Amino acid sequence: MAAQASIAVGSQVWVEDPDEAWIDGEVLKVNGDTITVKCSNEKTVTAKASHVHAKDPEESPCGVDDMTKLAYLHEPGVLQNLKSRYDMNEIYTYTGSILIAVNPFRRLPHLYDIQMMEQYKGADFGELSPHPFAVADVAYRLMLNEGISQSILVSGESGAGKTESTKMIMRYLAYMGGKAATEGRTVEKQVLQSNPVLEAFGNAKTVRNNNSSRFGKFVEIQFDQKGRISGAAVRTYLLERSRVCQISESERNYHCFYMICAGSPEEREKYKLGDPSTFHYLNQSNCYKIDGLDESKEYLETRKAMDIIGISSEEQEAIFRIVAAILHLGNVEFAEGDDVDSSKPKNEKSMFHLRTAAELFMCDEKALEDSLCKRIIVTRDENIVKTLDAEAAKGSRDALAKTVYSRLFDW
Ligand SMILES: Nc1ncnc2c1ncn2[C@@H]1O[C@H](COP(=O)(O)OP(=O)(O)OP(=O)(O)O)[C@@H](O)[C@H]1O
Repeated sequence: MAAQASIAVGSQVWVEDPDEAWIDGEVLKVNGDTITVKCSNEKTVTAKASHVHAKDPEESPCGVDDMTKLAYLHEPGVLQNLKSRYDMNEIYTYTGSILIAVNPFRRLPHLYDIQMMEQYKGADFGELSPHPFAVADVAYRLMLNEGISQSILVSGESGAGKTESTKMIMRYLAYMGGKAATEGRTVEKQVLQSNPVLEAFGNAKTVRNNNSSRFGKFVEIQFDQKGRISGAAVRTYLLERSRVCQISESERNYHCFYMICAGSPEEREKYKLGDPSTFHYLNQSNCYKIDGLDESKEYLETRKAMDIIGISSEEQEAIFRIVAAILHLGNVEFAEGDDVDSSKPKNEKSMFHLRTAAELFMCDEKALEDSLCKRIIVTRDENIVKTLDAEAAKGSRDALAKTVYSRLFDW
């Protein structure tokens, strides 16, 4: 890292600003530990010397493609460089071998097409503009040349673009490790099609991101000696279970719930589904639609992706039956039962949803009701059945929904 330059009267500096984060200016006065700066917005501020950073007077307005080339590698310098590049539609910047991506929040298809992949194929790192394909290419070549497994870590806050960047990296690796069209492209297709399936069940709209992954994942792609994809495994971690039963304002539950409500009329009939607003697990936030997203199309795409990754139609049927069952389960409400501290389904409507959930789970209706309204305490000598009040039964219902959904996701 370049050394911090000494700051004297007349120096160009960056100083903290409540609106802009950092603003540039010229030093008017240095008084021991305090520095007075005339900012470019005409304001004069006095700040502690430790909060004032030197600005490179010769910095290029276009920024640099690798931050290690910056004269001063401090926060305002890094942010200014990223901003200058972003203003020129350059969303990627290196810091040595690390790639920094700034979310463009708009589609940039020309950045990721086949011609682009061809350009990065075998190009020296740093020779071309910073790009996830370059990072993927280095990893691919190192794996081939050194015979050692390679890892690419993608991190960032929610909405930063991790999922999109990961998809680009996977696309490049699938392209490089793909077989000739005549040999069939099953494995690489399966690798890529795992994304829409995982997103349908593990992604949801949040305040920050319409397609937020609510789980962590480790994607492993295996290659043979010739660098061809031979297999893949996706491990998922820590799905946000609470979302199944509870959603905050402006957020949604997992996409698959809305997809199934937008299925064909026959399917909706089969699963006894209606509008998402009629389900407790979906209607807590008053947010049902995502701009530009056609749920029925997404549903068909997900089914297609499931076909490609080898989930049979019977298995798909079972998966969506469970998704629908969870929606019905959430609509079962409880009232005080006949005994003290006991409960029962509240009314005919709750009975209908309980019955439908049991049919879809393919279990006995009474057994399902008992599992919600009673608790079995196992002691050394006997099993004691304890009835639950309406509030506790509601808790059991939500716990069951969360457990079933997370087991389904892990499957
Ligand atoms: N390179 C990109 N090109 C175009 N749009 C992008 C790009 N990266 C991100 N986006 C947009 O930003 C949205 C959020 O990105 P993404 O889902 O990848 O974030 P994330 O870091 O994975 O967030 P989370 O942690 O919430 O899952 C995407 O749905 C997409 O609309």
